[in-house]
Amino acid sequence: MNSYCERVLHQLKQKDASQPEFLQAVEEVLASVSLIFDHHPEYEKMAILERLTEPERIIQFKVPWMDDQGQMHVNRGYRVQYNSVLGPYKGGLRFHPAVTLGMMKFLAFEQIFKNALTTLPIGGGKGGSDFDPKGKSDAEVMRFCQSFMIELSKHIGPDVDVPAGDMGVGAREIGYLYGQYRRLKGVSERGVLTGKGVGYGGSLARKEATGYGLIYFVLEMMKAAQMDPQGKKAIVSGSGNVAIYAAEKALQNGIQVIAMSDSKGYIVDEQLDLDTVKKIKEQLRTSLSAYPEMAGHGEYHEGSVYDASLKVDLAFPCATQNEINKERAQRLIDAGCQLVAEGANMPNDNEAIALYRQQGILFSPGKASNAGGVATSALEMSQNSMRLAWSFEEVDDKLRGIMISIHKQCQEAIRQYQLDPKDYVTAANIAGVQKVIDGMIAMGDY
Ligand SMILES: NC(=O)C1=CN([C@@H]2O[C@H](COP(=O)(O)OP(=O)(O)OC[C@H]3O[C@@H](n4cnc5c(N)ncnc54)[C@H](OP(=O)(O)O)[C@@H]3O)[C@@H](O)[C@H]2O)C=CC1
Ligand SMILES: O=C(O)CCC(=O)C(=O)O
Repeated sequence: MNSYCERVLHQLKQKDASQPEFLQAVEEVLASVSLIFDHHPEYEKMAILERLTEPERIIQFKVPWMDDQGQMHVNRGYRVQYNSVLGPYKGGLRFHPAVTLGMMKFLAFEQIFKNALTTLPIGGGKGGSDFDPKGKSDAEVMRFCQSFMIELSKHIGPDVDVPAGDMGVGAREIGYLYGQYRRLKGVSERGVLTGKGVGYGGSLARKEATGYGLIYFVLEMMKAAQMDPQGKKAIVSGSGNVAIYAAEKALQNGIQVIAMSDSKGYIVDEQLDLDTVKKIKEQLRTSLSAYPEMAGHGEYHEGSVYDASLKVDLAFPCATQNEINKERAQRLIDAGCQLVAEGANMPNDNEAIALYRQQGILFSPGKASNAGGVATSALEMSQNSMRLAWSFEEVDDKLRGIMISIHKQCQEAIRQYQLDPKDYVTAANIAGVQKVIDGMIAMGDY
């Protein structure tokens, strides 16, 4: 790592020692973009890295809410407005009991460069709460969302900061949040949130976009590596929004998805019935353990799908951060896996990524391969501003074009910096980071 990058990382490790996910995300980026700083020693005097790694603003607030039994609870809410050089802060909201400020900072930091890769005018942000929507009634989720929005509404707006969903925040939560925003601020600002229902300003294909986009990107990777998707076997970990639509697009392209998972266990089924998975997760909101009986075939096991040594060619981690460590990565490689593409944010730790590189496994980082969700959110913002609603095909075509363009940007960085053709990590980081640096420099001492 370049000495300037090392110094800034060292300073952050001292200042933010209690934020391991944030430090992990910064380390991954700085290790990759050393080349930029080798080419531009003048950036050190301009404190480019210090400006890039310090969030513009962090908002933390209390979220009091009442459960159905009349008991009051208090959760912690966050919005990290990390970098607005390229446009309004843009990024999801995560409701999960493990949420901390460090997690929000890692997600917001990643979001800056992912959003830059989309080439759309959006800066990077992220927010959420340690509230757990699991096991709560709709009324409890609604009261929580309303209380959360009372504070959040003071800091967002269609040209300022535009949140969307992430883990634990789907169409139901976005609906409640949007309803409360309208009550507080009036009815005119449709573009204040994305991922809305299509009946009230949402975009067709936003629900599918992250998962579909992942597979569009993977098809480009496979084309460049002269791999045929037909008949390849895959694990898609997770069974939430990203995983379900990644599995759907993979199946449509002849990839055989043989396993999916959730936070408790995983299913293995050579004849995967995705409709049953959708029913379990989107309607019943329950565990995948119900799958074998409902589908009439397949097996359910407790634990991580990455401990099962399943024989697959491809792995699409679409659940959560740090699902795959070095041991699990080695297990995937030993079982014949040739390509790993991230649908989730940072599902592989840095040691797992290093192993893929050493062993010549094609690997794509989430900031490149899962950018389709936020890109389609930006398309939703455009439709809201124009008071138009594009057809599913129009949005899907634009999404595919954006994923192809992100792949091209990676290929261009590989060519320009003479990188290993499989090094999508360095390529995506260089392409994303350079855009933000150029914007910062153009704006003076921003
Ligand atoms: N939604 C989007 O548009 C985008 C999401 N992402 C990222 O994709 C990932 C998934 O998000 P999304 O699909 O929206 O979230 P969802 O909440 O819809 O789904 C999350 C899935 O991950 C599973 N899961 C949660 N924790 C664990 C764990 N510790 N081990 C294994 N599985 C786990 C959940 O299981 P269970 O059902 O049991 O809770 C669920 O199946 C996240 O990293 C998110 O940041 C990235 C880009 C855009
Ligand atoms: O659609 C969005 O604005 C955010 C999506 C998201 O949270 C992500 O890309 O990680």
